Amino acid sequence: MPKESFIVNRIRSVGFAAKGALLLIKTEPSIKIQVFITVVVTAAGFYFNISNIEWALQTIAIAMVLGTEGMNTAVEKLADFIHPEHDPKIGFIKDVSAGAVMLVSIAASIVGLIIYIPKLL
Ligand SMILES: Nc1ncnc2c1ncn2[C@@H]1O[C@H](COP(=O)(O)OP(=O)(O)OP(=O)(O)O)[C@@H](O)[C@H]1O
Repeated sequence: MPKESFIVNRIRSVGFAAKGALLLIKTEPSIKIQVFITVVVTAAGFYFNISNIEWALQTIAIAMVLGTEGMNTAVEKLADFIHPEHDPKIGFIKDVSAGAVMLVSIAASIVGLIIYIPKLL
């Protein structure tokens, strides 16, 4: 495969991914809340002048929440598309997917508490 077409394909894929991220933020209420929290904690990071390590941990925590929420949304949409009828197996799949978001969100909240509680006391 010529080098140019590889690069063009990669750029096109990045475009599709950016479109997907935008669609996610525009259409999903739960990710809108998570994006709002992202803005708040980013502002808090500047306000409290957190360290490089704290920025890194906060960034990973945010990415984990937004990333798993995106995957959860994709799983829900796929499940609704391939099996619109009520089915316990679909319920299980959706619950496990939502559970993954919850686990990551708990971990991210703990990271936030570890960073900011000492700064607030
Ligand atoms: N087709 C189905 N069959 C069985 N149970 C379902 C089905 N669709 C939804 N459920 C149950 O309802 C719950 C909510 O499903 P839904 O697709 O509305 O997700 P949601 O968490 O409300 O979505 P969002 O994250 O967008 O708010 C699922 O976790 C599952 O327990």
